[in-house]
Amino acid sequence: MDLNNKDTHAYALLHNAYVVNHIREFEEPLLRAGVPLMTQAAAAIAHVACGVLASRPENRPRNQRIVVLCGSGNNGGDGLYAGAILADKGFDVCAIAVGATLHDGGLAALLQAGGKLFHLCDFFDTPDSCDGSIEGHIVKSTPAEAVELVSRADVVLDAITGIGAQGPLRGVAKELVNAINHSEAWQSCTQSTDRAHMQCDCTESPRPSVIAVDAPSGIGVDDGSMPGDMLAADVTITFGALKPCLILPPACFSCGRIIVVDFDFPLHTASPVARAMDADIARKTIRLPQHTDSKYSRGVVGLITGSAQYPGAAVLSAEAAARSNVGMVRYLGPDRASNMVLAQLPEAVLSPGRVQSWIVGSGVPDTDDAYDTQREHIASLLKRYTDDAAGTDLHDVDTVEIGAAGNNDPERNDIPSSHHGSATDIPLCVDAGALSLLPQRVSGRVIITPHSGELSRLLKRYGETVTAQEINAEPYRWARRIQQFTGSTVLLKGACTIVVGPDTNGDIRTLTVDSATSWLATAGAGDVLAGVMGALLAQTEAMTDSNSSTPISTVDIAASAAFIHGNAARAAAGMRPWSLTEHIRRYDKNVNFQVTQPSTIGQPIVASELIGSLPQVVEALFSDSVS
Ligand SMILES: NC(=O)C1=CN([C@@H]2O[C@H](COP(=O)(O)OP(=O)(O)OC[C@H]3O[C@@H](n4cnc5c(N)ncnc54)[C@H](O)[C@@H]3O)[C@@H](O)[C@H]2O)[C@@H](O)CC1
Ligand SMILES: [K+]
Repeated sequence: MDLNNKDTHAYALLHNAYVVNHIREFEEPLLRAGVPLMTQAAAAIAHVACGVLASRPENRPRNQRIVVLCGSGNNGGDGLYAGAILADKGFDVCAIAVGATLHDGGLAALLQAGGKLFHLCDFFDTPDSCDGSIEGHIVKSTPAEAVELVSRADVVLDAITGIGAQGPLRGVAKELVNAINHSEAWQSCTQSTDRAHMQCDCTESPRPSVIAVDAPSGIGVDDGSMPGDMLAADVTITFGALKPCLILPPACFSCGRIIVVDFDFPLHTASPVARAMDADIARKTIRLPQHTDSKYSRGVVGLITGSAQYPGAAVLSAEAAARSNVGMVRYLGPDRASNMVLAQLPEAVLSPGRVQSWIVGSGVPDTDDAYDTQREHIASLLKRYTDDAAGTDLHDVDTVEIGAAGNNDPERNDIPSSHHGSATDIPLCVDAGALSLLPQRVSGRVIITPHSGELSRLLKRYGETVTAQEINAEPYRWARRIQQFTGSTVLLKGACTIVVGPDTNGDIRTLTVDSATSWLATAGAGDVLAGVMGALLAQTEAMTDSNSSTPISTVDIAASAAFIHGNAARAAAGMRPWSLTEHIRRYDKNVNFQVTQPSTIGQPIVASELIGSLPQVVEALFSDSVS
């Protein structure tokens, strides 16, 4: 689909996240030209705040309390002007200043509209413009009083820091946010972030609703880290463009629903640092069967998964691949695992032959402590994927090193001719136990799928000592680092999965996939993901063979597998499909930040149940019923 400029901008607005330096470059010419961005921002915040207030169960129009937490910069200015608009509408508005100064114009507007200011700083500097008419409207307060004010509010605007944040919150801001998080009102609903992440309606929370202005204060705006205290938001209203923290884990879990105010920034002039995955990308990786098809032309997946120790992984990966729209699955493994695969999936072919994708390692031990034939086969295959092995003939790999029985499939030559090339032409996914066999440098056609524990072990081989917890705190940083070390396409698993690798031009592209549900944290889920990955790799290869469609990057294919996997889990758990447009919206006068159809919270699942949902997710992608 060719997008015109307007569509490209609208797409970028909801998907692409830009670092602070780019945001500053975007806004600078507009500010120079006198465009009143702060006024526009404030009007949007006030409008969204009214919507949030109206959606709260104890709806008491015109009596509702709004507290604005204000820092000294322009983020605080946005909050103060929004507070002024709300006070003008008759709401009970007060601001709490965490610094020694405030945005002059914003404070004057708030006080003029009848709002009050409480400040926590002994040497608060009252602006000259506010002297005189404001007797009793500027009050020195204590942190305990401020927490009390916040707890009794209906809506809190978090306008402490935005894109000017430097490191973790400090001083009074840190103290106040910490005290709010430990207050009774917040402690009584500690699960609300998890519920919101499940796209379950959480507006019934007894604590005040939190609207973050531009970004929740205290998070790493450019890298999605959470270096210290911060206030989790129910809604984040952001200006001009998405900031990386809004889509990168772990910060993205504390942003709530996201509303983007369009300032007509020239987004096409800069490269986003990360993009939010959606169904449109996944849809491109699914190949519609054609009347000329044979089982070979629809894609053949080769699996070296499962082991004597973990035979179940063979079944899960093989069945997931077979259910994700391919013509055939070849399974290579020890007798017990092979028998189990055949019992569950009589369609599986156990003889070696040509394939269009390889999945290796799921359910394979990760050390050579005990001899394991799977590790030996995988090591032979992976040798062909080192940078200096390009040009190795695939035929050798199939028949000599992998297949015990030789290549005796009479129909194997039906595989399209492009796959009679070198071994490295065939995309390969290295999962679980095979990660310890990964060559030092590979091509971007090799996907690696570690979770944080596996990544910690892999990084050690490249001289980086970092724990799984440290990786979970900064997953984007470490996913990029291992991508740079290995040259591969990296899929770092998590509640929000990060995929980093070269695009079809060789430029590094990052996608974040947020479709998973926390119910997915269950044994065997990774084996199912590997199977889906194999199926997508094989069918996109088949697509490239059968028509001249634009090549799809390995990054997009890997992210699509995670997207489909997440939605299959949601379906299995009884939840409705994940939808980007529900999570991230463009601001307009009619913006509705509420869930249109509240989802159920879902139910526990086991990994094998995902497999049954895969065909329906594929069907939904074909029929455009997910977005
Ligand atoms: N991007 C845009 O086009 C627009 C930006 N606007 C607003 O302006 C904001 C940026 O304003 P600024 O550049 O003034 O920066 P901020 O207001 O985001 O942050 C600067 C203030 O925060 C304090 N601060 C920084 N790090 C801190 C920490 N770790 N702990 C405690 N205090 C800390 C600084 O001392 C300073 O007072 C945006 O986030 C947005 O809200 C809007 O007015 C509209 C237009
Ligand atoms: K903020």
